Amino acid sequence: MILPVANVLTQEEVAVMAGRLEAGRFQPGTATAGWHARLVKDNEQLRADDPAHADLRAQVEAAVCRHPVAAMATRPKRFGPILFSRTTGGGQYGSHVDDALMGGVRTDVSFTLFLSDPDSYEGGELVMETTAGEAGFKLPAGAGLFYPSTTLHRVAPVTAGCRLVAAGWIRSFVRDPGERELLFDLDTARQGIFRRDGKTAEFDLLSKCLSNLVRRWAED
Ligand SMILES: O=C(O)CCC(=O)C(=O)O
Ligand SMILES: [Fe+2]
Repeated sequence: MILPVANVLTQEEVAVMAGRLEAGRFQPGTATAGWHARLVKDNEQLRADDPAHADLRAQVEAAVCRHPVAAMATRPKRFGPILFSRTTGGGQYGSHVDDALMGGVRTDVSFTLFLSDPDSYEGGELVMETTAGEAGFKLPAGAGLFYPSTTLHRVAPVTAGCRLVAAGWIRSFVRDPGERELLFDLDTARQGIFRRDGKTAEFDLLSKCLSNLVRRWAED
């Protein structure tokens, strides 16, 4: 499931983050890419030892966990690295797959939180390369794209302006993307039934199925 989610960060949070990134110290993005991704990575990242980094990281993690749709789609157990990337002047990130382990954390879900107004830069789509074809995403500031870390993807060249994002990785309680999607669909349907009819016997049965599937599939 490749899932765009609106308003993971509030506009206020985006503005504060962008301000802190503007004052931050950046380094070439090649420092944090695996050996093959490094060949195609042309952007910059906030240095992990920048005073703002720990705070910004905590804010991103909290935002993903508190957002009902993002949390339901990803079921975070632990976060891997969170990178704050800046791409300008034709920079891009060519086709790659993310490392399976990052900072000792298995990567099940990759995500990008968009921090720049899409009208403020040209290009810079995050392109998913699937067997069904390609899909490019350039989401409003504050929105996130969540996708299985098993997916080939790239960032198109930024031909004008500046693209700021937070890119992160999640180890999920549910490793398999198909199982995560099934739980997401079931929970979405269950909540719809609750909103329409209240806590009916059907709602209780769907809740039982959901809980028991999580028990089957979750690694705690
Ligand atoms: O900048 C993005 O949207 C994605 C970055 C990415 O693919 C990565 O850091 O591995
Ligand atoms: Fe990536």
